[in-house]
Amino acid sequence: MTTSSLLSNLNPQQREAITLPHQSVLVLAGAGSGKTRVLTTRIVYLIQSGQVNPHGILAVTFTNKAAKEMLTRITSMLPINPRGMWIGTFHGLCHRMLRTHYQDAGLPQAFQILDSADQLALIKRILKDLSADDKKFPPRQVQWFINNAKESGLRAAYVTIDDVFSRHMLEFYQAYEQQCHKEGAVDFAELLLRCYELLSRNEILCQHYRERFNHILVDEFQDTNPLQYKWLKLLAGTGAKNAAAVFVVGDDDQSIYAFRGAYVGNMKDFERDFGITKIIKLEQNYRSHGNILDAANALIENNSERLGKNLWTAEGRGEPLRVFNASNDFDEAAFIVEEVKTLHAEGIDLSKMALLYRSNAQSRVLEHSLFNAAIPYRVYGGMRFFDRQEIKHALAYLRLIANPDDDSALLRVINFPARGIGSRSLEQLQNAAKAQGSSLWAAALQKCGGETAMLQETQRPLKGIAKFVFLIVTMRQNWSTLPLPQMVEYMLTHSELLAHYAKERESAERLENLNELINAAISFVHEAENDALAEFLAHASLEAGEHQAGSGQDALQLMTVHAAKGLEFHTVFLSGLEEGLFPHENSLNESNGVAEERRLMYVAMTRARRRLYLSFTQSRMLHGQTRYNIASRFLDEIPQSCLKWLQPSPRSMSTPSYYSNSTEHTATKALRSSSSISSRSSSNGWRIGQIVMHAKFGSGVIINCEGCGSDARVQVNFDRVGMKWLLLEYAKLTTV
Ligand SMILES: Nc1ncnc2c1ncn2[C@@H]1O[C@H](COP(=O)(O)OP(=O)(O)OP(=O)(O)O)[C@@H](O)[C@H]1O
Ligand SMILES: [Mg+2]
Repeated sequence: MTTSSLLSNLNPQQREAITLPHQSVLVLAGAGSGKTRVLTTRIVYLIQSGQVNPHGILAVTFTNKAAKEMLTRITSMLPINPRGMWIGTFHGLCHRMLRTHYQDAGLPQAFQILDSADQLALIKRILKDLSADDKKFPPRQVQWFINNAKESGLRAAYVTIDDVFSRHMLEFYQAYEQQCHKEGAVDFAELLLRCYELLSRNEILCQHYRERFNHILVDEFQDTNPLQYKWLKLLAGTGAKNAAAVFVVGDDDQSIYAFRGAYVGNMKDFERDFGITKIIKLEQNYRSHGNILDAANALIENNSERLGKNLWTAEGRGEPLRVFNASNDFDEAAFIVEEVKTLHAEGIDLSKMALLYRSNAQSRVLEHSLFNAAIPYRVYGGMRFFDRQEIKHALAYLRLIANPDDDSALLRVINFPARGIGSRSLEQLQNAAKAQGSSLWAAALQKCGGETAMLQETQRPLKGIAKFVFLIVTMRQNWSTLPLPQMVEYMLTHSELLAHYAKERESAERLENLNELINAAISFVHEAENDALAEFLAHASLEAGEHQAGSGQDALQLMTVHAAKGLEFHTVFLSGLEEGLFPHENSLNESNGVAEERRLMYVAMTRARRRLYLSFTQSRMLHGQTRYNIASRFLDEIPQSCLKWLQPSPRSMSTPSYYSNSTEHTATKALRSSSSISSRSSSNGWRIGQIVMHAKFGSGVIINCEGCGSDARVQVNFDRVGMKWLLLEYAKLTTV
């Protein structure tokens, strides 16, 4: 691709940003103005014009998915090998650096990444070891304390305490640090902190990377936290002769991670610290039609303390935003299902439509309705593939193969599948490890007479811990000879995980997932550069739910608003626009809480290119309770001229009053999800919606009535056995 074709179709401000000489720059611009596109194009431009070779680029994206997309776009424009380029998330890039310099960073070669669930499990174990009361010191709070300290760059030794409570917290933090050190485990915050320390303490290494990364580019800069910012500053070498040119793009109106420590003030700091003389503003939005943009602009104007931007579109006004007032969450879901079906029939791919929600808990009802309507969908950021129980078990075996000193992994699978190791033997093992200050693995190995003895063990049948030790020793031995996919397969068989799940009832999905792990390994080996197993394990911890079985299928996209950042869709359904849900009730008591929710709303609305639906419900079942809602204040902040209020459909008007009962019958709930509800139909005195009891099938809800006299039939959705048609004459139903 020539430079002129690279720059054609871009507006003058975009072109200017892309072609600026070697200097640090801030591009401050609203949603959909082409920030990400400009950043990607600048990388191509710099390489193509010979100003830097691919090795000299470091680019930070917010998700792994974004990194992949960026790489794909770059390699489609330039014939280069993407492996030499450092494009990834802060975590991913720090991990790569630590892998390369593990010794300098004081880590074992096979260090493992703890994702946040692993971290929480480890904290729970530590609290138990220290006999701490987990009511007084909830593990999640301890986790927050530790991560917060790390994200502020503070090791336990430097944390200042001012009360008894934090003294305890600090004690847990210390114990946690020691345990991580012993196991060779690194949590997410540690990746950054450790990498920052590595560079700040090792002048030569730091110089090396400064020389190398001549251009650093950061997307979604508004959401970086102080430690990430310090890391960037250190790596760029502000003020140094060989300082990198740092190109950051961001939008203060889309800062949505303050709760996780992101600090939008970084933008001001950046101007000061990097001596920014030029701020480029992009004002043309290429994503959304006029009504969507006007609505989003009007909404965000309700926030004060904005840096201020204009955003316009050359596109027409397009359609108005459609607002749907549902009587309850099931009606909302039924409405969305109908609209998705219609749009799909009109030729819009499901994958071009997104269903967004503020809180993960909302997805259950939506999923239920989509499932019933047989609409393929994919949930992002929900239960990650790598977080499923069976996958966690399999990964624990792989982790032990890479590093048997990983106590967390060992505890997870030492007796899974069951091999007769009781809690007493486990306790003894833990005591032995404690006494000799070693890992559990070292203690187990010692108990069995060491590795060599184990390998010679071929005769007698082994039991309990010896059986486990033998398994891991042999798997470790075979690991060096097998490629990753075969090794995963070997592990699944020899650990007896496959056999175990094959025996379990209703485990088809688990077995499918385990097989999918082999597929994941196959597709992964193509990406791995060095140690495939280590990189695969890191990938499993770091990826954010992008690996899904059957991900090639066209499917509706479901995700939280947070997860939708940076993405765009033809149509967006934004559900649950209710006070307390969006804005979230937790935000109402915090200073600037509503402002952050409003930015989140702005992000959500600006994902839509052509069509945007906004829906809210009068009542909603959430966390086991029915809530009675009023519409979100954000709806009032959008000019009426942008909106089209859809009349609630007749079916949602017919909602019987017993729906508001919070101790709702489960079958009633199932009924609510069926869109064919009408309380008018009746047969021989029975009516739809009525809860009934059948001698054999138990309780259920009538969802259909037909015929009369001796022909009268009803369809009942039973709690236990599902749908059944019954002739009333014989069914002998009773009311509940
Ligand atoms: N000059 C242009 N001509 C045509 N389309 C463009 C132009 N610039 C950007 N676009 C398109 O506009 C859309 C939005 O661009 P992009 O995603 O880069 O915006 P962004 O500023 O990063 O948005 P966000 O703030 O949501 O991350 C993309 O589809 C992009 O390809
Ligand atoms: Mg972007």
